[in-house]
Amino acid sequence: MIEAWSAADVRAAEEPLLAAGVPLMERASFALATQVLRDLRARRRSVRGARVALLVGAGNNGGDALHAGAYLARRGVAVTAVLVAERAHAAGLAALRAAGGRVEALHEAPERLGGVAGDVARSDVVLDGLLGIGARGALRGLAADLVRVLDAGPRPWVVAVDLPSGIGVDDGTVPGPVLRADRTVTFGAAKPGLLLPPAAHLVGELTVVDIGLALRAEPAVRRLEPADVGRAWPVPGPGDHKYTRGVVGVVAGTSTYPGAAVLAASAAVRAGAGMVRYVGPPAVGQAVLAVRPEVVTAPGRVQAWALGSGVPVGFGTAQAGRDEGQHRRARTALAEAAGRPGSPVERTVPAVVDAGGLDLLEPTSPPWFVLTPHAGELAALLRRRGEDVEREAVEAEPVRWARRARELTGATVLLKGSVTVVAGMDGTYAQADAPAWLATAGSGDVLAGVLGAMLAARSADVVGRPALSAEVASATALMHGLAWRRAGQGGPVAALEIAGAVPAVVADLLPRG
Ligand SMILES: NC(=O)C1=CN([C@@H]2O[C@H](COP(=O)(O)OP(=O)(O)OC[C@H]3O[C@@H](n4cnc5c(N)ncnc54)[C@H](OP(=O)(O)O)[C@@H]3O)[C@@H](O)[C@H]2O)[C@@H](O)CC1
Ligand SMILES: [K+]
Repeated sequence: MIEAWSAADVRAAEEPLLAAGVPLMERASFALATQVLRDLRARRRSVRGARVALLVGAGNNGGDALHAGAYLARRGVAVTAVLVAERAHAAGLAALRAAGGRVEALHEAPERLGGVAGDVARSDVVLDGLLGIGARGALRGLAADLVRVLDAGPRPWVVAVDLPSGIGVDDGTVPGPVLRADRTVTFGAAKPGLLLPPAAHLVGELTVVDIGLALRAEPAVRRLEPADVGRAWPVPGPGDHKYTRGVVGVVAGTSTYPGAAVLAASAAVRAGAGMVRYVGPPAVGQAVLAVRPEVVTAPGRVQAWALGSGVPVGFGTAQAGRDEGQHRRARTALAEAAGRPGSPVERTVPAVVDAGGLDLLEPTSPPWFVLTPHAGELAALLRRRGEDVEREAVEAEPVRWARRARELTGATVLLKGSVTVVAGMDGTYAQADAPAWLATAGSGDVLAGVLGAMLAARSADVVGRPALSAEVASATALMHGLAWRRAGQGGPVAALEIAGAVPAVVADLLPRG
């Protein structure tokens, strides 16, 4: 798992060490230089004579870049520091000069911007040390101009120092120009903005360097890695049977959209549900059975619901494909799963609420409901609860709006995207496992089915400890991305094939022995 702490938490952890004279910047810059040497070796035969440009802002982030540059210069690298602010880290600057590095004071001759940017672009590696955790708002002034010019030209290999300069450190926003990095070397701990969209797309490969910080606060954002999913995946024991492994009730599809039912039910079967019950129009049930004869269409108890995929609701106008019967079934399932008065207590179970199901929610839901909107659906759900927000605003600040939807609905919110954000009761997860290829029709139905199976297997745990919903949802997002990778080998994949790849991915991930 990668855990990220806010800028304030990182500073609080640094303080006592700095007061005790622990050389944090030396540790950080040495690790940075070592990584740059590795990158140089991988990209050209010899380190000697390689060209490295440092983009240096006014603060300690620039200090890290300058100290790393001094180290590289002593290894025979031709290092040029480009200063964009009146101030620059004095000790770092002295160290670079002493090591034979060159200094280009761009702030003293801003008219040279074009020429300097051209030189920077021809470097083997560029270190972005313009801004770190001291960033406030969008990159300003000459730093912003330089990044704009570099962005428009040919791209050198960019290593971001601590973080790509100008991203929202704690919220992952991109308020202005940011130089996209091929690698980010971050110090002490990851920062939330490195994991959260849209900034996460500018980070490249993330390397977290341990500089000895003891972070005591809860992480602000977490990202699960494949090994975490392997440990969390429900594995049946000798005493298990189909009911203890979890029955998933699928309320999906209509006669206009039968495919969603086939996909969600197939995914639940392939993810290892003890049993899958399909609840819906008989003709759609037949379509499901034709693909997955394991599915049962008789009514009965379930340990989790996956509902809403391919069940259009819509407001105001007569929506094509409306099916009042499916609405009623989904509403009944939602009421029972939430434990509404009058429902049998044993029917209080987790639920995945997808697509049209989002329109059928009561004003508040329990945290063991996982809503799975994409940005447009989340905006619509928020608007129905009084927020003035469009899809574009959700895309610009996904974590803010996912958290807001969690507050307003009470449910766990999984906001789908190429980085999926999960806002849960005890924290936020960000999974970057879904390539753009995954944004195909039906891919979300598969996610709902897999998540239904996961929640059914851990039904009592999730209702008893609802904070678990977010972790289970994140593990499912990761699994979904891995299944795509497996099925598509890097190319396009049909949604049903993603479901088909789940068993092999699970087998790979389970701990051996
Ligand atoms: N503490 C340590 O020992 C360690 C720290 N470490 C390193 O230090 C980094 C944090 O350093 P930092 O606190 O000096 O802040 P940093 O991000 O470099 O810049 C602040 C400067 O930028 C300016 N500025 C602000 N916003 C701006 C904008 N939008 N556009 C343009 N300028 C803007 C701001 O100016 P002001 O707004 O105050 O006028 C101020 O001058 C951290 O990320 C890590 O790399 C590691 O070495 C580990 C040990
Ligand atoms: K930086």
